[in-house]
Amino acid sequence: MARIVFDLDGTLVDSAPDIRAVANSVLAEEGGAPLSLAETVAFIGEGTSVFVARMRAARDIPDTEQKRLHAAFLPRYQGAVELTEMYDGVTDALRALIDAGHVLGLCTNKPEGPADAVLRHFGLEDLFATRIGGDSLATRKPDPAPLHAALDALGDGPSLYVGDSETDAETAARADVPFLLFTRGYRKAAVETLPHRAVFEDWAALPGLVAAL
Ligand SMILES: O=C(O)COP(=O)(O)O
Ligand SMILES: [Mg+2]
Repeated sequence: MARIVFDLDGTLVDSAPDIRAVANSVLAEEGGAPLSLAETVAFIGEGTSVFVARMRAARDIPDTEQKRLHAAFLPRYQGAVELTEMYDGVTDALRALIDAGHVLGLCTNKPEGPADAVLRHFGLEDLFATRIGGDSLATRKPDPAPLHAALDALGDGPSLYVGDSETDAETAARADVPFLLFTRGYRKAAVETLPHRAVFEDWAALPGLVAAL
């Protein structure tokens, strides 16, 4: 039995189109040109305040507007699920891991509100015994504290972290937890440059991969 903790954006779900829509509704009010999907993907990974800061920088909106734009962004983000898609095979893979006796948790930099909305939308909320969001603690990934908190809540046993990004690889390394890299998410760096125990590009492969570790 292992404790397996998952990232959310770019790992379980492709949520960039919803995040883009929220960003563009904020930018529209500022007279800023909309973000492309590629820009949006590049800005995801370190939570909403970093996302908003990168969005501002890309549209030459000064730092003095950060607090106001972040405050405009967050309420629109709460129920942003309509454009989000779950990657193929996620539900089956998670259920197979639970059936094999593993206990699952979530550790995302997405705030708790929108993270819970996404889990509910896809019927995943009962599969995770614990959930840590980007606003659950005073720190967020790549600080290892959120991953440690998720693992602590899952009891004892070997641990794994499953994610898609530079942030996740660094978090796992700093927490000294083996990292499994999903290769079709929002990573910018080459796979070889990120410390990992294993990689997968198809969710159907994950239960077998975990069993083989
Ligand atoms: O909200 C973000 O910036 C990233 O979210 P994630 O940690 O689920 O990838
Ligand atoms: Mg991610």
